[in-house]
This record gives sequence, C-alpha cells and structure tokens, in this order.
Amino acid sequence: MTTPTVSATGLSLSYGGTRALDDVALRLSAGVTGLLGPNGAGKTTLLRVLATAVPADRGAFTVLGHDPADAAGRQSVRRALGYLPQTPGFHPDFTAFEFVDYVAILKERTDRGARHREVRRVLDQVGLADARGKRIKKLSGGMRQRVALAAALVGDPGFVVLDEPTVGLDPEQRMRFRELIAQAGEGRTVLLSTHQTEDVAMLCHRVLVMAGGRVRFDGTPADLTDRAAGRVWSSAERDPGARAGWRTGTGTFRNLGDPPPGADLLPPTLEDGYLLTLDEADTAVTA
Ligand SMILES: Nc1ncnc2c1ncn2[C@@H]1O[C@H](COP(=O)(O)OP(=O)(O)OP(=O)(O)O)[C@@H](O)[C@H]1O
Repeated sequence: MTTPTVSATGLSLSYGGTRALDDVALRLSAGVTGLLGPNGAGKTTLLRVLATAVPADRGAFTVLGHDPADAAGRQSVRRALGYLPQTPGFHPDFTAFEFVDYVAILKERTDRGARHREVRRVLDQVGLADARGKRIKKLSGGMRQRVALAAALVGDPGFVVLDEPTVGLDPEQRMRFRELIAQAGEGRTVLLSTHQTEDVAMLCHRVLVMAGGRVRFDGTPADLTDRAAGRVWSSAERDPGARAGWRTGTGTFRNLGDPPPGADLLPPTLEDGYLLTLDEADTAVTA
C-alpha cells in the first residue's frame, strides 16, 4: 500500500455500556475509501473521532502527520479536515454562498476577498454556480447535499470525511453526487460512510466493513466481492441450508452460504461479499 495519510490503532469508545468502537485500526491513503456497516455498527462514531469531534477512550491516530493528542495537533488536524456530517447544520435562511462562507470563516479564512473566491470555486466545483444566491430552504435535497459537500471541500482539505452523503438522493442525483465524490478523491484522502454497496463498487479503491464497533473487513472492493465467490447460487425454492436468501424479480431464489453439490452457482456481487462478512461477524442479515 502507498504511504498512509491517516492511520489509527486501538481506537475504542463506549457510551455507557455500549461499545461503539472496539479496538479499531486502519490505514487510509489518497483516494476514496468506503465505510460500510449496518445501523449502529459504529461508522458515525469512527468518523466523529477521526474528525476530532469526540475523543476516543483509548487508541491513537494521525492525520497527514498530525497527532491530535494535544491541542496544537488537534488544531492542525482540524485545519487539514473537511467534514460532511450526517445531518449538516444548515441555517435554512442562509443562501448557499452564505453557508459555505460561514464554514470558511470557521476554518479561519480571514482574508475576505480570497475567502469569497474560494467559496465561489467550491460552489462551481459542485455545480452550484447558478444557485449561489438561493436560500438553502428553497433547494432540493440533492442540491443541499452539494452545498454540504462544497462546505466540506472549502479550503482544499487533505482529508475529507463524508457521513452517508448519498442518503435520500434519487438514482440520478446519487450518480451525479458520486461523480463529485470521485473528483474530490483525486489527490486527497476521502472516507465515505454509506449503506449503498453500489457507492462502494463504483467509487472506492478500498472498503472497510464495520459491525459491532469492529472492523470486519479491510481490502479492495474486488476482494470483498471475492469473499462470495462460489458461495452464491440460484434455486427454484428457498434453500433451507443457505445463510441468507431472497426471492429475485424472476421468481427464483438467490442464496448465500455453502452451496449444496451441483448448485447453480451465480457470479458474486460486492453486496453478496458484504452480507456474508456481516453474517460471519455474527450480525443478523436481513434477507
Ligand atoms: N451520543 C451517543 N450516546 C449514546 N449512544 C450512542 C451515541 N452515539 C452512538 N451511540 C451508540 O453507539 C453505537 C454506534 O453508533 P453509530 O452512530 O456510530 O453507528 P452507525 O454505524 O453510524 O449507525 P447508522 O448507520 O445508523 O448511522 C450504537 O449502538 C449507538 O446507539
């Protein structure tokens, strides 16, 4: 692997009796890494820790050579960071320009002229040049997510954290948004949390799967797909021996697990590899 830009070891964090992060280690490099996992897996908690929004109980990490263990290091990490949280805190009466400008001010951009040029640049980059002056409450869901992405990219951060940015977007908007994320991943490190396995298949050079606060898989999307090679088969009836199975649009069943002899094997998808990984992690798979 190329030199890591972000690395973490032994990250653990509990909320009361809930272990949201349990000894998480990772190494990220430039490009888009996907973070997949079911609800409650610990994805948002991991992103919040890496974004220095909440400290871990244990463990350590560095972002672009900065160690957030002390105040000066935390400030350096924050300067290198762009963050699109799960629920961006928009002020609905702000225009797109005002919101991104406000985030740029929080990022200590004090030179007004240079800051405004930067705000225009990122709004252009996400295709909102013509919507700069529109109030956020008047924008569609897809446009709002692009405003949030522009805010994450303002100031050209080296590490960008995106928490489920494609949620609620229709397929066309999602496709458009994926293109923007791919562009954002050129030459910088992007960590993208998502429930959409297609996001990962289309965008990511690496993927982490989390469940129960732990990293259950760390590799390429092709490796995750390969986990299901020889373990997906078709049958006319639901196969009781399958770990998971569901009826497809053609009326046949798609089964995952250990196929019976002579089974009609199907080519695996990334989603098959993901579901089998969750199953092996002892997490319920919804069929
Ligand atoms: N502020 C909090 N207080 C108490 N428990 C929390 C808090 N934040 C998260 N948790 C718990 O920690 C665990 C991990 O939550 P987290 O939000 O990180 O998961 P997630 O993978 O992002 O889930 P989702 O996909 O639903 O966003 C869950 O059991 C959750 O209920």
